[in-house]
Amino acid sequence: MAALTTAPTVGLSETFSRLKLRGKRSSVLLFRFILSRNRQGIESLNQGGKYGTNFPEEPTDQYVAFIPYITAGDPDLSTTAEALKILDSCGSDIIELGVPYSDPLADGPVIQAAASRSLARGTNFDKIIAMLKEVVPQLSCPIALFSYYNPILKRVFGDRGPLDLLDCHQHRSLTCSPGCPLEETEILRKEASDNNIELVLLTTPTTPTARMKTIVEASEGFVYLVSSVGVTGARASATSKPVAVGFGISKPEHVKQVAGWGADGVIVGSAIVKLLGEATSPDEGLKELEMFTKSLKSALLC
Ligand SMILES: O=P(O)(O)OC[C@@H](O)[C@@H](O)c1c[nH]c2ccccc12
Repeated sequence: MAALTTAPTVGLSETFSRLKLRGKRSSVLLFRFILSRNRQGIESLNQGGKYGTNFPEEPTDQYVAFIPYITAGDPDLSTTAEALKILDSCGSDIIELGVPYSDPLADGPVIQAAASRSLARGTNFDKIIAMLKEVVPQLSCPIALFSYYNPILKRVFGDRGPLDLLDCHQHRSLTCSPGCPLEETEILRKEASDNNIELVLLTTPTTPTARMKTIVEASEGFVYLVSSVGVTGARASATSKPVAVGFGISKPEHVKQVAGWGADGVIVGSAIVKLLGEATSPDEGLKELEMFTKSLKSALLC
């Protein structure tokens, strides 16, 4: 994910540092809580019950980042530009902007469909960057481009380097989708650090501890924790780095629950992409986006 910070001096790490000043608990609690939640879920399944019915709500006294995800160019790039402004004005702390890709193996059907629609309209990196150059100065939160590894690799090691890709502001970050094994990011990490780019990596509760530690150490800006169901957790490594949780979060109550686990950030993608991509018109989609975003954000404020 290539984060183009909207304020020239604020990157992802800085954003979380500022949020941290508002009070938060350590993400150690988060890893422990998700693992115990998964173990409880499996026990419940083994006893013939349902998974995920009675997880305890953790009280939360922390400021948690709200991080929405949308697919660039779906339904079109001018609507994406408006959506970014709405998401920002509704209190998003970071916005994930997906670069549509032809082989979105890590995405579910909603985001795959959005990528297909966007590609069919001719969306590409150049057009996304051109749109961001217009919009980013109007926003108050960092925008993070979420990209599969191939398009980034092709661009960075093609005839134009990351500076061209991300030349909108001083700070940038890249997050590679799960399709990109840690070892493959070595070269990109070098390029990223040479160009003041924060490289954000993803991990899951099932990632073996040693590997999770390496991912967490290598990740910059924040660690993306893919919240997965039905797993017996490897003992997760604790980290002082911000941990944002995504996958399967689609309602205000989900947002509140994940915040209660101790997450530093909550990521919502498909539910937002669905309402934007399936609205009767772009304007209708933007209206629904504003209402839905406010409902999700309000879950973090009470
Ligand atoms: O869509 P969900 O279940 O709300 O989860 C966010 C996720 O879609 C977003 O962060 C994302 C979009 N594409 C991805 C690929 C891999 C991991 C995460 C993502």
